Amino acid sequence: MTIDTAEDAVAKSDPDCHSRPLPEDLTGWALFLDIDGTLLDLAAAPTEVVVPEWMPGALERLSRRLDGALALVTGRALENADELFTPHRFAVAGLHGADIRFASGQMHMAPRSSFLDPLRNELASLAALNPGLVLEDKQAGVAIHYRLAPKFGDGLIAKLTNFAEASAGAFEVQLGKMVVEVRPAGANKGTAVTALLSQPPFQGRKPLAIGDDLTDEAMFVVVNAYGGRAVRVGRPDRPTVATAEVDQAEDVRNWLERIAA
Ligand SMILES: O=P(O)(O)OC[C@H]1O[C@H](O[C@H]2O[C@H](CO)[C@@H](O)[C@H](O)[C@H]2O)[C@H](O)[C@@H](O)[C@@H]1O
Ligand SMILES: [Mg+2]
Repeated sequence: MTIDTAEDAVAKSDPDCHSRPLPEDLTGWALFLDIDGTLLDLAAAPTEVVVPEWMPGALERLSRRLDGALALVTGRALENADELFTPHRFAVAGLHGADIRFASGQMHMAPRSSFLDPLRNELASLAALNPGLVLEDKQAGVAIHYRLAPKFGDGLIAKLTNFAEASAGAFEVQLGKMVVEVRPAGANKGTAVTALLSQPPFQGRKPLAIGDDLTDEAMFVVVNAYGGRAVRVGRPDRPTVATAEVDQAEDVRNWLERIAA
């Protein structure tokens, strides 16, 4: 796999991707979809997101049309991604790529380490004392959200950074939108998309990845290397290796509803 620079990827990308970032005809494509900020609008807390009623069914129809080559690639825990789109289940990379369920049903789960327990307990106590903080336990990782208590952000980032540094390379810090977490080191959304692309029904298809956040850049690098298309949502003011952009999650939803009809 060749890793392109952002400039190389943009130069090599098909011109159509700027006028029409999201393709109307998905024949031969494989779809890698981020959830928060891409399919769903951000909400005050992880449990408060709204999944439009039509969406699980539309994803299912699209997945069937792609012979199953549709994966959710999310920072959320894998089981949590399933819950959001119940009753349908798709290939999923959860916990930023650390946990994978392939289209065949085969699972690759990161080890659950007791090294995380003291941090999880400490963050749970902090969240209990400060109702603005929301703990999200992802089993092999743990996140603390400060969207409703931004004053805690810097201190939490420092605390989790120290924890990761003391883990002798076992854990990494992942920053997100008003959230900081520690997750197992080594895996990311790029390694997960590479693994999914190595197996049917993704293998041999052209990858299209859509995401909005820092964690999505790793999968953008991979889809660029495979000659696919990386679409960033929300036009944030930071560099990206995405080759196309859309304004907001609503654009992704409108496209999805239309092409899945
Ligand atoms: O990779 P994603 O599917 O985009 O997941 C990234 C994180 O999304 C969630 O947190 C974010 O969305 C919440 C709901 O809108 C919001 O309250 C929070 O502030 C955002 O950071 C999710 O809870 C995390 O586990 C994901 O890592
Ligand atoms: Mg996202």
